[in-house]
Amino acid sequence: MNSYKVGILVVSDSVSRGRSTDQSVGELTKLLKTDAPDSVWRLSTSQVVPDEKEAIQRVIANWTYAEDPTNPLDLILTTGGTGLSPRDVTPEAVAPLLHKPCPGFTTAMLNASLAITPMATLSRPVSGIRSRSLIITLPGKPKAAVENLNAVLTSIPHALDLLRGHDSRQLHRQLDSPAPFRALGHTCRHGHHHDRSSETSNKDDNHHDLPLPLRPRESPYPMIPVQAAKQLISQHLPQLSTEKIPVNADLVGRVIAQNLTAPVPVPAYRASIVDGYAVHTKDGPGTYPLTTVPSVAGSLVNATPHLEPGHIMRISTGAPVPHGADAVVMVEYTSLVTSTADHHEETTVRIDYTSQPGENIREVGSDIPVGHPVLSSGQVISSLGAELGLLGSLGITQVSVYRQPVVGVFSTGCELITTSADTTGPLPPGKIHDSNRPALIAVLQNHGFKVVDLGIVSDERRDLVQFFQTHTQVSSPVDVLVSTGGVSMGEKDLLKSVLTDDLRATIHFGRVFMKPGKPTVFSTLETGSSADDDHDCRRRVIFSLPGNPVSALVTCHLFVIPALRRMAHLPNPEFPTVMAKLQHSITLDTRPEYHRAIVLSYTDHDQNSSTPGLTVSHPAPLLAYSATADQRSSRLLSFVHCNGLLVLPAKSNEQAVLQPGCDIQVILLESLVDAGHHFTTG
Ligand SMILES: Nc1nc2c(c(=O)[nH]1)N[C@H]1C(S)=C(S)[C@@H](COP(=O)(O)OP(=O)(O)OC[C@H]3O[C@@H](n4cnc5c(N)ncnc54)[C@H](O)[C@@H]3O)O[C@H]1N2
Ligand code: MOO
Ligand SMILES: [Mg+2]
Repeated sequence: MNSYKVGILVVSDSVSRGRSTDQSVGELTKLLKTDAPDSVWRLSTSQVVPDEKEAIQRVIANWTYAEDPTNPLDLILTTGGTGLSPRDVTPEAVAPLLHKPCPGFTTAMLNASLAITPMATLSRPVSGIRSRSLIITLPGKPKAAVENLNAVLTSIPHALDLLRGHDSRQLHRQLDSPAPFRALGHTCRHGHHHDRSSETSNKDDNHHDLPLPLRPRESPYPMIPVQAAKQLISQHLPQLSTEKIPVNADLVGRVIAQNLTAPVPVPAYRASIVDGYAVHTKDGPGTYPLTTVPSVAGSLVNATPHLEPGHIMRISTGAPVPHGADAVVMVEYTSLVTSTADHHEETTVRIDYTSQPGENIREVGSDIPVGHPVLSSGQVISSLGAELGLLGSLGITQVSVYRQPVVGVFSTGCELITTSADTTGPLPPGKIHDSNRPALIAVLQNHGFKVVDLGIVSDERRDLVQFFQTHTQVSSPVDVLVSTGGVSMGEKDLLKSVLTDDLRATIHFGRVFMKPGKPTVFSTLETGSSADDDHDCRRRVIFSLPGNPVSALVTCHLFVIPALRRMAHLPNPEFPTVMAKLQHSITLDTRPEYHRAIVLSYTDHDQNSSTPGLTVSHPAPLLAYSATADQRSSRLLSFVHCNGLLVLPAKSNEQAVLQPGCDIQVILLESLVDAGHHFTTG
């Protein structure tokens, strides 16, 4: 039997503050018989939020970007906040989240309510689909909520079946990307979809056709949590191919894409570990004549010599041990007995040491036997040299590695000028130096990525479209485009509209619930056609970061660098997080904040320590200092000398200020040692 997962969101100031108890969840689950074994309805989750738009949107965004997108909630019911009082904002919160409004449910509920009471005219329900969930807003009063749900209950299973099952491929194709953000295109061989059939439905969203006074005054993009944004990025990154490259210094930092086994043994011959004399252990200590030819590493031209019993052979470290010999005695444990008349050669030597068979001999393959695994797919070639040395010792001259993403960085904005030696002197009025592009290029290059400087593009639609078309052609080498500016609500903030309306890219998110970085946009664009071979069918990744310089840098670290590391198959794509003790109070923002900070280890802070960063012998807490009080997104001074971002929660009724001494999570962007030198506490 089909079953449907239900989530109920209670929107109520009084229930959320504990001034009253919710009854609607109980009444609705009674109607749905969610506990009955023969019922199709299962209550998966329920939550209470105050009558606040962002709180409502946060829960719904979370529920519809569930961890497992293949197993979403089928039905989301909200109760409350649909009336006319100033605090009633549920329809305003839910409507922008809907990818497909379903006014039929709304009409059916209103008709049923109006048949009971004319007061139903005061209710403002909305209904529709977001991703794979049907969302219906019910009134707050339990009785009215039950009446409304009853009015539409019989048609919901059919709607859900259509949504999830019948012709589900087509449905999912349409719903993967919300209507206003949907891409148009084709299906590549490797399954990327971008459906041209939905072309007409995108027309409504061509806001740039609207005269300016009629442009939307609210962003249609929900503010999704940072973790949901990261999940969407990971979900939509393309797989990069592999390539064979020579074994040399350029291999450092690359990720091996094959399992390598030793093609030859190391050592390839029995080699001496010491400088001394090859012996037969059975001969024991005593005085022995030397064979005339010593074994010196690298000097053997022909076959390995043979050592007769009762003889010894001088041998150097790394030289082949003669056949017959089964140990090497170090020169220190021997003494000269006789030499040639000219004193140039030893003729007899006394062995003062009892050797064990095998002593001081590296047998063939004793370091690395043939066929032994040496490097496996996913391992990184480090700068320590060990992996390069290993490959060299095995005579391996080229290896298969994952291709690294090529990143194109550009700035957008008519106010920007490129700073160079020729642009010294006062700036023309209204112009500013483009600081984002050089800063981002430096950051990305220092993380080991190949970066192409794509310059500045104006805020004009025509220029933006032409620029994107050039750099997303199948033949363009750029895998990832990173821009700054033009993503907020200004009349010249055209990036999102250019991406969807002109390029037919798919915007996976258009705002994030964070500070700084709220207007960050992540989209992908498919190029090539299904008729082309796989190589020509490429998915381009586009990060459109906010223009404010600190927002651009913070979002580059939080979103772009982990994504590039993922594409390059590098391990640990995310920056590490640590816990630290906050050293002063911080007032929380209404958005979760990534607060620029300096994190020091105990010894960095210890004025008597001459060696900052040394680990102390007892576990000491890390100390976290806000970089500056003023952390405005335009103020780069707030990021200077920082090595971490404090992960601050949004302000809530319970907590508005973090107190000194509290434990706080920090994303470490730089090593602990690098920050301390420029920072004086107090
Ligand atoms: N009505 C609203 N206005 C704004 C909102 C909002 O939600 N509603 N969000 C604010 C937030 S938060 C941010 S962040 C910014 C993002 O702005 P944009 O991405 O649209 O960027 P621009 O408008 O092009 O520029 C913003 C700011 O940054 C300077 N800038 C831009 N590019 C560079 C560069 N390459 N180098 C140095 N400085 C740059 C630009 O001159 C502006 O001062 O929007 C808020 N507004
Ligand atoms: O989100 Mo914006 O990046 O705070 O200034
Ligand atoms: Mg703007």
